Amino acid sequence: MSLKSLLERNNLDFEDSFYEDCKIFIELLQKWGKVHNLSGRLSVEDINENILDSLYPLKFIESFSSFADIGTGAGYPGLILAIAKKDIKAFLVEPRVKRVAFLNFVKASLGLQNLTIIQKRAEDVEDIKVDLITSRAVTNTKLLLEITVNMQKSDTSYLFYKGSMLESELEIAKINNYQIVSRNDRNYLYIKA
Ligand SMILES: C[S@@+](CC[C@H](N)C(=O)[O-])C[C@H]1O[C@@H](n2cnc3c(N)ncnc32)[C@H](O)[C@@H]1O
Repeated sequence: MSLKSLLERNNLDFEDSFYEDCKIFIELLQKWGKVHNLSGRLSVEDINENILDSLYPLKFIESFSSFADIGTGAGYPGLILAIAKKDIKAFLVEPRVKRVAFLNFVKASLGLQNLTIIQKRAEDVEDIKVDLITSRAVTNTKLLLEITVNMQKSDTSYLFYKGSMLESELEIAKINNYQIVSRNDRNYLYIKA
């Protein structure tokens, strides 16, 4: 199934330019991924599924003007969100050199002016404040909230892409005012400001 069909089946609709950018992203990830071990799964089907996973929460989260993605790795979800939402200021926080080199290469190839890539660990970022903090497959909810404290404002929301171990994480993190949206074995944890 094409990426467009996959996203449309999930009621996600984007302009043609988004799909052109994704085509370039996929080609670059397949090329760089093999050489630099950027991402485990490099078939088009797996990458398309990761793109869907990155974008799915746009169906239910409130609008935002800026976001920081913690531990973007090869691009999920932050780079994909930045490609889909070019009017939003995007920060990708990733400490590993080869992953940052790849993200910078995609940024230059697609001319993504809304995107800033920060080669640091989240806990060392001091100079940005954002509306939304996202993260997938980096660490638990409690720790994510702690290591992003410098990026938080009074009205920052959080979107964490989680698997099945969410309940115990929520107890430990002691959070209120959240929403969980599930899709297959994925739980999207949305903590509203
Ligand atoms: C398992 S990968 C997940 C990558 C991507 N988010 C995904 O879902 O495919 C975890 C990433 O988090 C990064 N990372 C680990 N600790 C971090 C921290 N304290 N701050 C920012 N990034 C971190 C790692 O370098 C790695 O690229």
